[in-house]
Amino acid sequence: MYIEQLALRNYRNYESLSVEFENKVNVILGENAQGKTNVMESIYVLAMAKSHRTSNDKDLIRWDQEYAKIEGRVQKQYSSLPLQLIISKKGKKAKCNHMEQRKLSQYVGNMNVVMFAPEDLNLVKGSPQIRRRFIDMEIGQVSPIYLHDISQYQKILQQRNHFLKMLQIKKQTDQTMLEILTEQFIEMAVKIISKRFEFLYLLENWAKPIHKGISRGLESLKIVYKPSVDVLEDQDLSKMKACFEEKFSKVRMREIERGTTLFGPHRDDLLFFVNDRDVSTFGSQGQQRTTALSVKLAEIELIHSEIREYPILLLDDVLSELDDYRQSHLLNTIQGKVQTFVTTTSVEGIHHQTLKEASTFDVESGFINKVN
Ligand SMILES: Nc1ncnc2c1ncn2[C@@H]1O[C@H](COP(=O)(O)OP(=O)(O)OP(=O)(O)O)[C@@H](O)[C@H]1O
Repeated sequence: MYIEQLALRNYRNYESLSVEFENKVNVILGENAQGKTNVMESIYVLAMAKSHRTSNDKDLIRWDQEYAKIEGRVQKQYSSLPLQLIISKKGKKAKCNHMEQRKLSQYVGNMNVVMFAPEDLNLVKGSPQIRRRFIDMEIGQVSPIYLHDISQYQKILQQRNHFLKMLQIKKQTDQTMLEILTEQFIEMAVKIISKRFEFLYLLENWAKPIHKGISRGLESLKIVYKPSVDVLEDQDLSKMKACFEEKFSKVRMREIERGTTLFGPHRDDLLFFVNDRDVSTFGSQGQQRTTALSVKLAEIELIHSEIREYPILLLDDVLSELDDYRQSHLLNTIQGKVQTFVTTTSVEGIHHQTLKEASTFDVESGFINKVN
């Protein structure tokens, strides 16, 4: 798939923008702080209904304005899909094919993107929260039901935490409600964990050979899900539930004392191993970067295998950071099949051949001009 038209209104430093793109490499060139990342972000937000760099949607609205609007037309193999997202101080409204979508979880997935930005190194060495967000966003792109499950899970988690707080401060003494909430919680938790296991299994299968290729055959990558309750990948849901029930009955007093839910998918993590060592602790900068890149390239293939369309690739400020070998590897992977956006302040670090075949756009103070 590819985005052929993008229009912005009051989006960050863009008052009004309308631009057309082709299904190839599009280089977005400009000095610092001109609006390169903002364009990439707007494409990402149009796809995911969320920014990759802020959780505060109000930041996306141009200063002193009431709302921001992103519109795009996505070309797929058999259809052309108009998408629209309006972000106001009250919330977000999405339209797909001119029809308002009641739930954002239904809207996400109409357009698929993979973003690779400098902060993606945090995927390897940052906090578990970043990795959980990554898994959830990526599964959500290909499975809308998962996004729905996650939001249900968050609601039950909040209710359970609230009730544990009430027991903690002794505003409540009857624990019947805790039992009901725990049962509902476990039901959602095991669904989420088994989907995460399944996703990471597929992701690892794609990422392993890619990583081996980038590291010239020297490194072997492993991705391991680390649940906070000892459930196993090959267990069926009823066995997982039994593990949770046992755990929660053991830690009940501790949870009441702390007034919070101590175990579940909101406390899980995933680890990346290179040659059997945890890359976050023992990996060099280069190995961490290769791991993040392999995972991103694997995502492209995984999305393609699930939906039979290649996603759009957004490379924000990273291409010129990759050494020649890694850059060639990346470009060979996407060559001719993935619409790619590349931001850079200078074309110097980018392969000559890539530039020759790409469209180039100049960005200056919230205006974009096609150069070639
Ligand atoms: N909500 C907003 N309203 C208006 N302008 C904004 C808003 N948010 C950010 N900006 C402006 O957008 C500009 C930054 O744009 P962006 O992050 O896209 O820069 P960039 O071209 O990618 O730069 P760099 O090369 O440094 O990464 C800044 O001038 C910033 O002040």
